[in-house]
Amino acid sequence: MESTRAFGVLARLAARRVLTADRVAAAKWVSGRSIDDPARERQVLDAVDVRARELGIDRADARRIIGDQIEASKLVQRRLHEHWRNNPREAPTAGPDLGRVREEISRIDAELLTALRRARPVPAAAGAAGACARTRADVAGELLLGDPYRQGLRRALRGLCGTRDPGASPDGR
Ligand SMILES: O=C(O)C(=O)C[C@]1(C(=O)O)C=C[C@@H](O)C=C1
Repeated sequence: MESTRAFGVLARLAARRVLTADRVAAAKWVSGRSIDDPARERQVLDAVDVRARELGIDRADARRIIGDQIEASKLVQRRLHEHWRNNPREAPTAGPDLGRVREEISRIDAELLTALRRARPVPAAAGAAGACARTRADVAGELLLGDPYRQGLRRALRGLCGTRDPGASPDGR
């Protein structure tokens, strides 16, 4: 697969995962659960280990890439909670079932790792910052991503792009 196209597949999956963050944030807002859930993160990363072994891809790479997705989700969730704290009338009053959203996240993670195997060695190839930024902008445009999802996507693709974006703050803004 041509490398830019393969990177596009990865970027679209990352965007789909970022877009689940509003439902996760709503479920947590309504239930009062904290955004950080280390036990769930361990579960997600354990599943990554299993899947990486099955696919024959590097476990550390896989963990790093999915770790980026987790950080991106938290970035978006924090932004949404901050917005809802400042604008209580816009805050959700009913949240979706977190378990269902997690099932969707797990499916996307599995797809991401499969795409990662197909795309290799794309992360390095696409690491050319310009190509990465173009694909990211294309995907954000296609999916009509506004803030904070755009920042989330940027954070999600940090490792895949093989760069730290110049000018990005530590949390990916
Ligand atoms: O499942 C959750 O509770 C989420 O918030 C999602 C997620 C993830 O991206 O997988 C992100 C943050 C949590 O610490 C655990 C997992």
